[in-house]
Amino acid sequence: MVFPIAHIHYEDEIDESGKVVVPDEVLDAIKTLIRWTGDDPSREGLLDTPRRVGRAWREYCAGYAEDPSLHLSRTFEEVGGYHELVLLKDIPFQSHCEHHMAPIIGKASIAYMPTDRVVGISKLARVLHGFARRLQVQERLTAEVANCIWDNLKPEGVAVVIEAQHGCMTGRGVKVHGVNMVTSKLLGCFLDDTRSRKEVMSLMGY
Ligand SMILES: Nc1nc2c(ncn2[C@@H]2O[C@H](COP(=O)(O)OP(=O)(O)OP(=O)(O)O)[C@@H](O)[C@H]2O)c(=O)[nH]1
Ligand SMILES: [Zn+2]
Repeated sequence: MVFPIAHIHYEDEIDESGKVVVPDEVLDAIKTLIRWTGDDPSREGLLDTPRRVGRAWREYCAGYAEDPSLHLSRTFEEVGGYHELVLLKDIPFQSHCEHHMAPIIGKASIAYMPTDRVVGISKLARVLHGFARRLQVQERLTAEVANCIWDNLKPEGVAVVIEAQHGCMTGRGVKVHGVNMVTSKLLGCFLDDTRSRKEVMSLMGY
């Protein structure tokens, strides 16, 4: 399978059970990491772990194999004269931070003010997941989702607010629990017009 994507090109081999074949160099790297943590990669319980971890990371980072803007290519013009904002609220997502490769778990609210066409609402969540399934910082994730909608739907406004907890702050390092990082990216009318901004923020619950 060849994935044409923005950043890299890679090819996965698929085994007879339909699973991705994890290359030897990846298996070796994960074995080395297990050894470095203090365990023995040759003990029975860990024998298949490098393969599972390799496949898991293929899934966590599946966003590199897609161009999220393609989800926005199909639009509908029949909206019965609806020209108000559309909001998809509290979409759960998982990502991984690019500094520690630790999980980022949170929710995103994505709104846009359509001009003459709307997109299937599930596509906003697909765009979010396409960018989230990469190594990220929350600020860039927020901006990438907003810019993608802005560039492809050419709406009057876009607002993206992301609230997430970072595993690298809870499970290690400073070890503070229950802290949410909140980021927002506002474009067009949500940036320029106070009334629109207040409306979207209030509908999002902020
Ligand atoms: N701005 C921002 N910072 C992040 C994000 N994810 C993780 N970080 C932070 O990235 C920083 C990396 O700091 P470094 O000093 O290079 O790494 P470190 O020694 O592991 O830092 P500590 O986490 O403080 O132990 C940490 O402060 C993390 O909390 C993110 O999405 N956005
Ligand atoms: Zn981190």
